[in-house]
Amino acid sequence: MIPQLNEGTGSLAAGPEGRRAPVAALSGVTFTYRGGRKPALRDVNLTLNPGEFVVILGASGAGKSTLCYCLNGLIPHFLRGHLEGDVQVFGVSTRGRRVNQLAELVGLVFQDFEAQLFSTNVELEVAFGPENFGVSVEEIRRRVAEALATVGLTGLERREPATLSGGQKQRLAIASVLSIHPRLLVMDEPTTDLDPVGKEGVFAVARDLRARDDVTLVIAEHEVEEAAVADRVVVLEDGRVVADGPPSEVLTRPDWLEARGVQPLGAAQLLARLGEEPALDVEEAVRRLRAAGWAIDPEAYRRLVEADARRAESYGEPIIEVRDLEHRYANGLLALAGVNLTIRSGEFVAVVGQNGSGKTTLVKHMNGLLSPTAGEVRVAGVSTAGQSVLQLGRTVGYVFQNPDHQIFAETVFDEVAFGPRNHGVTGAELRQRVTEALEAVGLAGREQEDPFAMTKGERQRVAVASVLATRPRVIILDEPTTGLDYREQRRMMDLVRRLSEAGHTILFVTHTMWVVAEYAHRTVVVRDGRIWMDGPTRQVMAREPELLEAHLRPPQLVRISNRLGGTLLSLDECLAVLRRGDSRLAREEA
Ligand SMILES: Nc1ncnc2c1ncn2[C@@H]1O[C@H](COP(=O)(O)OP(=O)(O)OP(=O)(O)O)[C@@H](O)[C@H]1O
Ligand SMILES: Nc1ncnc2c1ncn2[C@@H]1O[C@H](COP(=O)(O)OP(=O)(O)OP(=O)(O)O)[C@@H](O)[C@H]1O
Repeated sequence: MIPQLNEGTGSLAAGPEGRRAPVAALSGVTFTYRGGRKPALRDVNLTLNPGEFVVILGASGAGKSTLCYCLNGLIPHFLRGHLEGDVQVFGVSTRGRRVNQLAELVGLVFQDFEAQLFSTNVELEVAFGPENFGVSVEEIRRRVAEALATVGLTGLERREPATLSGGQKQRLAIASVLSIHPRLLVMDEPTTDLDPVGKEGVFAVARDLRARDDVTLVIAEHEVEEAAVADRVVVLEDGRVVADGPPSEVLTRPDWLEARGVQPLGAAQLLARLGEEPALDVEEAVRRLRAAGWAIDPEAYRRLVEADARRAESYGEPIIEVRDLEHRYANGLLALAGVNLTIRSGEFVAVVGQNGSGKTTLVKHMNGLLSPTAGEVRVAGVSTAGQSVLQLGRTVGYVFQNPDHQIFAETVFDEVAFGPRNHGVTGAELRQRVTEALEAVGLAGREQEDPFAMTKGERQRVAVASVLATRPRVIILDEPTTGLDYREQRRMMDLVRRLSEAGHTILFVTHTMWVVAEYAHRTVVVRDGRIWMDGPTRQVMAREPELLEAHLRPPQLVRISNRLGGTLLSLDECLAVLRRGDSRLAREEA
């Protein structure tokens, strides 16, 4: 059976296959984009063996996408620049092959998957590739059904891609490449918008393809927990390969990875800090900790729980009240039903849930982007019915999932000034607000730059600044860390935390569970258009089986602590609460 994106499997992969001719070989590859100031890849030597599963890690701009483009021939055929060295794919230099010849052998799921989708319905999108390569109608039908089942989109065949949720679109992009049955499958950050179980599922699908069809896989990623199942992990830094080895070698160096802008693996990081031998997975980490006598100090843990309770008492009056909310889209789909939720002033809330569960639909009701088809939403005591987005915008600021859906002005200043100008703010007051907002997001002095020439992380911060400039009491962020690397994710969330501390009420939608654990005070889980769980983050993260039913999984550190009998949400909490007792006693207890 093919595993599906919704079913992660936990076992480790077997080793690479031996000595057959390599699937791809880069030798001495240096590539500089036309107009680029420095090479995007520098002297890269890399061999991919048949059936191997390789994960590429690296900070934003390290060269991951460029490497992917070298494998499918976009470089040198479409993306112009200077290529030195040679890229051989299935024994032939990519210089000597046409891109459409390569396209049948090498499938690429683009990082910007929305740009990849162009058909009028889901089925046609997935059929397009095989149709292009002259596959028989019957076989196409079979492949479409298989690819949609693999990514969990069965039943949505006739849906227009534009009406899919973010994660559903990403699943569709993956399916439309799977249906080509490529021999080398390259996925450039394919899990950014997937729910946690879906992320794990991509890696399970990858492993299965390799085992079943001897497909070779390359996945460029920012998320490190899943990478542990690969055969090899390659780390890029500033265009160079700085590590290439099995996960047990590369992922067990947390500080080294962090210094390269890569997220350290939770289990490895915790054990390293405690002076224990590193581990890659939760079970191994728990065994090591127990054997060495580490346990949760009940007194220190009680203090954490008490601090949670004190914080919960400090919130102000209800600022968003959702009552019996229902939303039915024009195509008849019931996306929300019977949703009740109260957010108090000063809260810091994460909204999580499976792809398509209704998170974006829910938060779009809070600033009037969507109107209830039944029920009511009140903001600061007043029903949203009859209020315009502009009116609501004074109280509720909304940062879109994709900053490029929001940004339109030619300079950072005009972008950030747009909101307050709309509310009639001008002159010195306007300049003051823009300066203040840019200072808050760390972009002071960049007023005259073109936002579209900035990095994704910077554009994301411009988008936040443009919301801040209207000084809303509530800030809603739809997946604020998507597509950002580890350092940028931290910088963004530290900014959001500062906004929370400055008194803004924060509500953010996310799939990144370590971000939820470390930052959110309260976690709301949406499942099938309803609220499935809702409570202080520590309490929600303790309930792993129920989270799993909603396709969610706490990050490694939380799962490790849950097994030790308490729920710890960050490395700092672990270091503050874990104590080394008598290891003999601890072993007996275990
Ligand atoms: N079309 C282009 N023209 C000029 N420079 C480019 C182009 N595309 C990428 N670059 C530059 O090449 C370098 C490598 O970029 P690349 O997109 O390969 O990195 P990445 O590791 O995939 O980053 P991310 O995680 O942000 O996707 C960066 O310095 C980037 O600014
Ligand atoms: N414009 C639309 N027309 C019809 N159906 C829609 C539309 N937008 C969303 N949907 C459907 O409504 C449901 C909820 O979508 P929503 O975008 O709220 O999910 P989500 O939880 O935010 O998902 P994701 O995690 O993938 O971003 C999904 O089944 C989606 O396909």
